[in-house]
Amino acid sequence: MVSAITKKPLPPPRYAARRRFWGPDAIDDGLLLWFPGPASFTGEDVAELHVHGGRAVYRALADALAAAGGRPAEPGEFTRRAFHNGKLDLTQAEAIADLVAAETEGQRRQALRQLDGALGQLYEGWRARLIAMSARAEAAIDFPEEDLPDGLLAGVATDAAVLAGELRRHLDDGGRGERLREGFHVAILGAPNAGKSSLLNALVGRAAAIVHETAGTTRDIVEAAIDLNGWPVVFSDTAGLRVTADPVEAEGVRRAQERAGQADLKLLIFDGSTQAEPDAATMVFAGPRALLVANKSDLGLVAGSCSISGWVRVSAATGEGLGGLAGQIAAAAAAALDGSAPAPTRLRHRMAVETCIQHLDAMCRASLPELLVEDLRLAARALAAAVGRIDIEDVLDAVFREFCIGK
Ligand SMILES: Nc1nc2c(ncn2[C@@H]2O[C@H](COP(=O)(O)OP(=O)(O)OP(=O)(O)O)[C@@H](O)[C@H]2O)c(=O)[nH]1
Ligand SMILES: [K+]
Ligand SMILES: [Mg+2]
Repeated sequence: MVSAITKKPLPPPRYAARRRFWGPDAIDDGLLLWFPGPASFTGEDVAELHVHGGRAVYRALADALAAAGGRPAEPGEFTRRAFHNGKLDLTQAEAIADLVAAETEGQRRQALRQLDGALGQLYEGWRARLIAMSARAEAAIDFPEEDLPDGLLAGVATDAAVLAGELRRHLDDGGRGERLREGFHVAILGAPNAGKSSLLNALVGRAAAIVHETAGTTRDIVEAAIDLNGWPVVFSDTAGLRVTADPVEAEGVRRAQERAGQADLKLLIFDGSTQAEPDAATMVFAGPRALLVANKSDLGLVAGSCSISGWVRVSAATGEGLGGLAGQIAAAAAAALDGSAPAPTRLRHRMAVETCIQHLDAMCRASLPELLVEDLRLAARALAAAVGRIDIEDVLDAVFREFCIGK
């Protein structure tokens, strides 16, 4: 197909050669790279054409390739072929989508680790242990009752319980992997006119939310995402917390409270020029994952603010203290998101590991060796699905749908 549009033989593998590309007439002058399978990304023969990216060039080239028997690739088709040809497991294929979508250093590092196979190898290692346990349990079934080696089945049950503990620790990471993909969520909460929207705008460096001297300005939640020292942080500005007869504002307050419950970190803001601490409606959200922020320091803070430990003094208007506040938020994000052990990065991984744990728990309760072997088989199967070894067609469609064309 490629020779048909270059009218020349293929260049040596993996060397860039200058070529003229032909349709009914000359289309463009560019570079051709030839990657014969199986030593290519997809495992199949792949040619890469580097051309000038104009619309007319693309259309003429697509027509010429179609005339030679080609068709445009589906989104993620190259990665899907690489997966089918055993070049990648499913977690690595997902990592390619994550790498393309990565916006911060933390996301990039996590995606690259997963692409290197860290998560897939962890699951494969666990699966290998399950298969070894099944083999031991099967051996026990084959022994006649009286010759059963002492403790053989008990040993399998102990190993299964140890493995279930490792799986639980893998899941019990506060959703680190998913949050690194999706962002560390910080809710900005406080009384009307505390300066929440002003603070949001100052932190993200743009006028994301409307600021006004009228109390009760913000109703809908306004989200803005930034890269904070390499960590993806999503701020939510919310309606001022107060009791109100206005049904629209009341709905805003309800949404603010709901968002507070979902946040990884809460900024509890108050107007430090008139108050020594936040109102009671805001203080209900105080706790280990909340920071007290006294705003409007440019107007001078009222006496007594300092009595609250761990508070931050800022001015959204002048920028005073914002660097320190951003540093504390980044530190909280790093504490929640950083880690060296591979973490589940998708709900799909989490569900597979949960299924595996359920079968291991069932195994520990099983009385007959035959049932025990079946539970081990199902546990191993859940991990096989996680790396895409089995059961996969509809999962694959869901995974590759999120890719862009050309990947
Ligand atoms: N002097 C001074 N004024 C501020 C500061 N931050 C906010 N303001 C003013 O305070 C008023 C309210 O600010 P907003 O950011 O709208 O307050 P909010 O908390 O979002 O208010 P609601 O959305 O109504 O709950 C505006 O007039 C701001 O200009 C500050 O640091 N210093
Ligand atoms: K306001
Ligand atoms: Mg506001």
